Amino acid sequence: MPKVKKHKSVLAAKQSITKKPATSTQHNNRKPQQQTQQQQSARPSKQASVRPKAPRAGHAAAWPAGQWRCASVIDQQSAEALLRLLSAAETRTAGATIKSLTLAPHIVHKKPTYAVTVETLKHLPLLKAVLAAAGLLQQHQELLPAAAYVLSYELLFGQGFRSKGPAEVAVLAQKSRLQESLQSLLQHAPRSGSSAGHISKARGQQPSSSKKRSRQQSRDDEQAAAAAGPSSSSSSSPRVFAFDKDPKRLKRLQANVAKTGAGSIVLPRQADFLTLDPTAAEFSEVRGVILDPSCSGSGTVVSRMDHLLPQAELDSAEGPGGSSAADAAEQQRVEQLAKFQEAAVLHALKFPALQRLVYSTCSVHQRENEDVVAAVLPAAAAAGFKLVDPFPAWHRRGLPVVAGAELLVRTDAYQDGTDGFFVAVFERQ
Ligand SMILES: C[S@@+](CC[C@H](N)C(=O)[O-])C[C@H]1O[C@@H](n2cnc3c(N)ncnc32)[C@H](O)[C@@H]1O
Repeated sequence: MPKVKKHKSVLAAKQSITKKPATSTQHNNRKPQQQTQQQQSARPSKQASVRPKAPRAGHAAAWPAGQWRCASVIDQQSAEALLRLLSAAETRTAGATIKSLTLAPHIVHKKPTYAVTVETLKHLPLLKAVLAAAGLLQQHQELLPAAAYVLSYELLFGQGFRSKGPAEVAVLAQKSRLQESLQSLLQHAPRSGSSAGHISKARGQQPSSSKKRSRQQSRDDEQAAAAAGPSSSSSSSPRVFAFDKDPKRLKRLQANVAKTGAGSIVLPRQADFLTLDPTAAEFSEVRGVILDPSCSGSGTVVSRMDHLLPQAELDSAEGPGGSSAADAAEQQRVEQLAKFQEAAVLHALKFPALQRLVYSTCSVHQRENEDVVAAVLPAAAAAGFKLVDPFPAWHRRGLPVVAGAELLVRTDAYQDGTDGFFVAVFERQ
């Protein structure tokens, strides 16, 4: 049975507020969990049958009338932030960012509100599935999904409820069903696959394994599952060469290979892929290459939120000069990564028996995705390769900036319930 532990980063953030009182003059002397919003809570309207529409992003946070508010200020303000974010994602409206919503002046406890909002978002696919299985939203028209997500996050992974209003009471009444659905989803979630992929992703983000992470740690974790490298098969014994130039990553790779029992097939090796000789005899039968090279990680949900970690407040305090310098540095980093990615694809095309090359990133930047494909297409075509569609049933395609964009696969972190990533497949014709 997967063990569900309380989430440490949120606990830490919540605990920190008792050491550092909030700056709001209004709430300075009260602990946040002692503040209830029941006085502001609209009581359930028994007649309500149509759920009010969420406010449009960019508008003042208006909690729809008649909808239950969360009893704790932190949960309520997190739910309001979530409402705006989900609404913005749904309508593709710009303007609402996690940063602007959770660090806004009216937010009483910015750090814990940020933490609860981010953690709820990270667990969203799982929370949606759990709530659907328990039928909670169908039972209570007064319970807005944004509030249900935050409260079920708090109940299942967070600190639970110290104050209770009608929303908490409704969620608590279904506690056992929610816990059972969670355990069942975690036990039955496939390790890979498309439609349920977000559930297995969410399992990777379970509190038991989560910790407060730096930007780099987050990327490291993101990169820990397998390795880039050519795969090979001969008629008698299929083999996968798995290369990583980083010794630490190689160790993780070896551990993962051992864990999955693939030791007889996968051959981890520390090597710089760019300096391998594709014409070496040992690679003469390499027919497939999966390239998952270093990338900006801009598609990962964690990295999309990292800029909101507390130090971001200091960064933004540096003013516009500070942030544009950071932007320029990031742009330069992406450019360097893209150059490396192009070189890696071009190098992979040199394996003499190669039939299929998969190029993937967990980036949402055009420069690392479609632009890399555009840069390598002439060489790929000259070697007899064409783009092919790896996932015809998938709806989101490459940006229309390169020939064959309709054969490229993209995912959107908010719209698709996954991290943002990109896949291109070349096949020799
Ligand atoms: C995005 S990660 C992918 C790792 C693995 N596929 C995964 O899913 O966890 C990129 C990996 O490429 C490795 N890498 C970067 N440049 C390399 C090179 N020139 N040769 C071999 N590996 C390299 C990095 O060390 C990193 O572990």
